[in-house]
Amino acid sequence: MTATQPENTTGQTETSSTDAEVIELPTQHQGQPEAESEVVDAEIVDQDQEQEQEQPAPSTEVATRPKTTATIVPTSVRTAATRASDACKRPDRIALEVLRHELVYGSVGSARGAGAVWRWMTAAELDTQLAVKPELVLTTRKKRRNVVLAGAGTTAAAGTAAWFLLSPAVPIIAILTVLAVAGGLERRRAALGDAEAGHKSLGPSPSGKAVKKVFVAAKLAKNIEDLRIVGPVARTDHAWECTVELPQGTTYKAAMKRREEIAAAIGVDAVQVALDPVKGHNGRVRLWVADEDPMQGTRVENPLVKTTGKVNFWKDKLFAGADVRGRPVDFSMVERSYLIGGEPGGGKSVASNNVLGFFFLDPRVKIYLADGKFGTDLMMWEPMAAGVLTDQDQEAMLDFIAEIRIEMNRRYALKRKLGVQTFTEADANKYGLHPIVLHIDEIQYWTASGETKIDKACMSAIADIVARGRAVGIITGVVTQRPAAEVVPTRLRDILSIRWALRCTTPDASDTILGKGWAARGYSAGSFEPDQRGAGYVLAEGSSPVQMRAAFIDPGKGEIEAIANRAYQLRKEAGTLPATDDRAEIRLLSTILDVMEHPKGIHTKPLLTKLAEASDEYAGWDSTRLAAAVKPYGLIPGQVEIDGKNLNGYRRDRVQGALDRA
Ligand SMILES: Nc1ncnc2c1ncn2[C@@H]1O[C@H](COP(=O)(O)OP(=O)(O)OP(=O)(O)O)[C@@H](O)[C@H]1O
Repeated sequence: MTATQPENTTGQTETSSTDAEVIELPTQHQGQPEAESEVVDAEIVDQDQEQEQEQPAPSTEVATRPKTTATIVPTSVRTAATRASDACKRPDRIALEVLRHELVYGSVGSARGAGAVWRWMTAAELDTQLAVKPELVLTTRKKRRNVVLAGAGTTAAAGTAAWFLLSPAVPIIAILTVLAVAGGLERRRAALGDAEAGHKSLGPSPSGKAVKKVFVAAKLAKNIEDLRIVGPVARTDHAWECTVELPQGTTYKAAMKRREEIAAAIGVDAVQVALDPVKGHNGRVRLWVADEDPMQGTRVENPLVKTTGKVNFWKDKLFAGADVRGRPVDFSMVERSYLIGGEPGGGKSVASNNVLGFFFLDPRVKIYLADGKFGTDLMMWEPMAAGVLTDQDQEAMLDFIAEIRIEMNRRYALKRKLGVQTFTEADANKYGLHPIVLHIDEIQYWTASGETKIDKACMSAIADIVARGRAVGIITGVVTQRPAAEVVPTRLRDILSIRWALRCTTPDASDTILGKGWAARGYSAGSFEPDQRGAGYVLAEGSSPVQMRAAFIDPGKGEIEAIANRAYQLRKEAGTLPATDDRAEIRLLSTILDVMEHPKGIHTKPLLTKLAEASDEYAGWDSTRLAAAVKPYGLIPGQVEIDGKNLNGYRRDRVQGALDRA
């Protein structure tokens, strides 16, 4: 035994035994410096207990290991050695234990192994496919049977040969070894028991009975006899599916509400489970269960990345992503409006880029952009936009919308004159009524700033454009990271026809986007996990939201830039780039900002040199010519102090202001 040797109160240490297990005893140090105590691999001992046993009074005597035998041996090794030495004293027990292991655990383990081989040989996992793919199942069974028979034959022949040619001990030892290994595995399985097995998943190819049990566990039926599996449980790509007839009077909607419970009973995540109605029978449900989480893994690619050429707004569908089964989720944008919402990082910018890429690639579509963050998210698209709201004054939104409203009213007048209900592509081409898109990111900047009066005014103006614009080719899209009633009130949400809810923090937030009641019916973007980026529900065409993953146009791979460049080229060829881009004054003011290296501004003399270098357009310009060119935009040169020199020049903020005004 080992010891800890605290110095006793008198400073003396006595050795009592060479082999006693020693516990650290309480000492009173009375101010003396503590002697260095050595712990040699001490076992954990319940100090209180030991003290109780050593009643009446704690002794200050401690046992120490003689220095000559102070070998450090790990506790585990010593425990094993002690057990082994104890066991050796009872060989009868060892024999009994070995016998029990071989006979009981070995036989059970071997039987379990044989069962597994049998199931493999008979291709049990393909049983449900027998009705649909009999040839595949029978061929697989035949192949596997041959493999098993060949293996068994070879083993038997080898065993017999060894028995006669070598010694009977060889096959006997082999059999005992197999039993020993099988027994070991079985013991382990028994020891772990349910703790490891847990509530097992149904696996990739469950039986009809197992599926029925799921519905009972999810409280959609009392007994499995109340349910019917219509057709086989079949495997499709990376999933299994089947049609379940619910107990009489139970509807598809009731099953949908219990999707989470169904997933739990199957032993998978809710996102892996899709329930679809069956046309013509409201009491049946098509159950689809993915092997893996379809909201993760390889991204969904937007075809716009690979295709060349332009989009036709009137004929093409906007590709938003893929549903859990990998089927495209796309919809026409004719006479539509959209709302994209979700918590930060949920994938709103990614979703918006799918939408904007689609619009910009039709060179006829005019797009107005407003970003409540006034950040860089929309920068790629801005040079092609018909209007970009840069003025951070909230009221500027009203002017921004007013411009579109004028056009809306003109279109309504034209519509009356022409006597048409809706404009077609032909009308649009003939009368110049090409689609107009107003895309407002972070709408809460204008609708929920807290300035009630202006918030209300912006909300009314936006709602008016959404409601009346639809019929005259004006599409409004709003995006928010704060899906709350004050940001997107019901009256606005209800008239936005496409609602795209990305991951939200709560079912209520999800309902703010999709509409009241959807979360309770099992459609909640609040159920997504943070690592399921781009996962969401889209309510567009059809009566129920579709769970899907947004396509990802990867900015890291330059894909957004490539699409934006293509759109720019298309617009250039079509002559639909915004006039601003080609206006001389815009070019000039932008070039001044480009060549301005100092954050404060630039002196006139170096500016003239740099302008001439930047473009032939400005070659030979002098200060008077430059001043005259920028004067109409309120830009007047003045004294600017740069690096200690106070000379005539242009201040950066003033040039920027002039550019905004221009
Ligand atoms: N559909 C998707 N597929 C794959 N990854 C995605 C998808 N959507 C988003 N992501 C990943 O999540 C990141 C955040 O997405 P995104 O910037 O669109 O979120 P956000 O909601 O706009 O956030 P914020 O409100 O902070 O701007 C992306 O950079 C991307 O890595």
